[in-house]
Amino acid sequence: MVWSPADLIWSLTNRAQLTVFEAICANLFLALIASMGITPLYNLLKGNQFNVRGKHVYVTGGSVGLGRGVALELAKHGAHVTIVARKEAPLKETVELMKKEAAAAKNPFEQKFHWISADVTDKEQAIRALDEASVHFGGKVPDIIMCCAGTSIPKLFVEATTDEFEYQMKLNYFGTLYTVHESVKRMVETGIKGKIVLTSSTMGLVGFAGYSSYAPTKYALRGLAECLRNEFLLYGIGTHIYYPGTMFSPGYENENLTKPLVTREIEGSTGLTPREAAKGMMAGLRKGQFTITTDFDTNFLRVAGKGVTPSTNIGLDYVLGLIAPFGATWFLWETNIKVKNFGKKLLKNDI
Ligand SMILES: NC(=O)C1=CN([C@@H]2O[C@H](COP(=O)(O)OP(=O)(O)OC[C@H]3O[C@@H](n4cnc5c(N)ncnc54)[C@H](OP(=O)(O)O)[C@@H]3O)[C@@H](O)[C@H]2O)C=CC1
Ligand SMILES: CCCCCCCCCCCCCCCC(=O)[C@@H](N)CO
Repeated sequence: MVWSPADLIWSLTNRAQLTVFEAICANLFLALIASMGITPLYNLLKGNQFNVRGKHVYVTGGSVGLGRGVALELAKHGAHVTIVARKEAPLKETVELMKKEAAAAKNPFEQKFHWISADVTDKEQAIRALDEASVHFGGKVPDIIMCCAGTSIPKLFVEATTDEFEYQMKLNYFGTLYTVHESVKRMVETGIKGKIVLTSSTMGLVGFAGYSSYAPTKYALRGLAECLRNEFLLYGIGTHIYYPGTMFSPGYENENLTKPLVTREIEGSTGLTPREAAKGMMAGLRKGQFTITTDFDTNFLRVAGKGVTPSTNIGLDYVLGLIAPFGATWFLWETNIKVKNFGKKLLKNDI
């Protein structure tokens, strides 16, 4: 008797009937495979969950690196964009690039591109920048806030100063917080169902030698994003967090000046261009993902450290979750060995 999908498939092959045990296993297996289709199917039905066309998007750190990549993607897809950073020259340059991007995309309406010079670690300046951005939109707060400004000063713990710890927390965490806090207050006051996007890092999911002053700032953003995702359901505001791996940006060039050799060895040298990363980030946002990753390792770490967060793909997250502990153990061992070997070389004064 055919009583389940697995029996049906099996009966088509004209073999002997499945035993009950075989049928249970085969059906579970089929259910697992089918579950991998649930999220893609849901996303297909939902369509684009991050439509930026005609929206005003505010990008901190939008002058170079990831932020510039994001700004250009936004320009291409029909958004009005305000970018914020400190140095004027790269800001102006990015505005010109956005104009070119929009012209090439032939969007059938005029897009507004503005730049604002402000230091987001300064509360007053962060608020002033939001005010200035709103001026061109009848005083309305931007619809979408994307926080990309951040920095990393990799060093061995004992070689880093506590000022460096404080500075990175001030920029990566509080620099994000000031902007998000002020803009969400305004969204709530004016009933805007906006979106908030934070930028963490692979180092917001794993920690190893050289990143003790940086990884905690990115873990802090994870904590913030998890609370806000839940709380902002109150207002219909969406919260998302991107965990990029290495991006070959000006910031990356700069951090390599202080990066200990062992840190370089552990993190390897593969990465994406900021534009590629921005494209991947936008793709995740369109699918409505809460946690966005754009490389294999970080996706693995996302699953290994999933905690209590929404799935990116229900079935696939489950299967990857079964393998992840093995990958994590392997990485742990390999990293321990790298650090111990580095220690031996240090003792012999080889480096
Ligand atoms: N590059 C990488 O490998 C990775 C980076 N990340 C994260 O991604 C984000 C972007 O990185 P990346 O593109 O490399 O960064 P870059 O250093 O290349 O660019 C940083 C941007 O932030 C701006 N910025 C820096 N400080 C301030 C400030 N105080 N106020 C306002 N704007 C500021 C910079 O402009 P200005 O200096 O003129 O102010 C610039 O526009 C960061 O949060 C970073 O931590 C995560 C994983 C990997
Ligand atoms: C489940 C187990 C899988 C383990 C794989 C782990 C791989 C770790 C690679 C680390 C790459 C670091 C990139 C981010 C660096 C960064 O944020 C700075 N460059 C800041 O600018």
